[in-house]
Amino acid sequence: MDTRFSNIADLVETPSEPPSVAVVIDVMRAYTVAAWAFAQGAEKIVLAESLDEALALKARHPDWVALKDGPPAPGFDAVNSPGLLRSVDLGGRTVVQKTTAGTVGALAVKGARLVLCAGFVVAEATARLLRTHDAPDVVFVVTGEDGRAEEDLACAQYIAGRATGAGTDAAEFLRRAAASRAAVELAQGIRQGVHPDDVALCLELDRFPFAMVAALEDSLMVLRPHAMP
Ligand SMILES: O=C(O)[C@H](CS(=O)(=O)O)OP(=O)(O)O
Ligand SMILES: [Mg+2]
Repeated sequence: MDTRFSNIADLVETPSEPPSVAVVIDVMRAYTVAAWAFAQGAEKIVLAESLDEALALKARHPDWVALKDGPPAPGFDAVNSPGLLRSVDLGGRTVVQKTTAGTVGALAVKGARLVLCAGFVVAEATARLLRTHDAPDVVFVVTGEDGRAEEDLACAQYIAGRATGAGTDAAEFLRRAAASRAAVELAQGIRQGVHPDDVALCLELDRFPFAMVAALEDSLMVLRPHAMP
């Protein structure tokens, strides 16, 4: 398996032929939040193109749960925080998620044959799905900070190592993520819509036994859990 690391800014500014397999990484916090949403019972997550689209979908489907990053906002039911979401019962619900980085990354590769969304909480399940898929080449998309986020690159490199069978030890990758700008800003309360446990929750290796697969359904990009027992 050939692995490449791509940054979201390049993908958005210079659209090219979609990769066959893309793994979109957002450790802090979109795909940690998505994994918690599934753990709390959500059936699926619609990745919205814009805040307006998220609100329009919510208006059309009042029972859907609209979630955005940043502070709480009118029309939205939740924020992009694993610490806050873990006490919400989402049994059977559809979540509509719009964030600055993570959701944008998945939408940028929606033409790929297989799109996985990941963070450390689903690292091993994601690596295992890549191994079973036997993809010849995989592009990892680093989403945070215009594709320069250290926590996302560390997670991408870790999953790539696991997927290619290298005996990768997680400790150094988690240490890099823990020292990242996002981790520091979340811990210092510089970013908004934050629970004090968010950084720790984003660094929980293999918290969940499922990968997360995004695919187009009726022109919407929909994320679903994919059990990897
Ligand atoms: O909610 C997040 O962690 C970020 C937005 S910010 O950097 O905190 O303002 O969005 P994400 O797309 O999950 O990286
Ligand atoms: Mg991020």
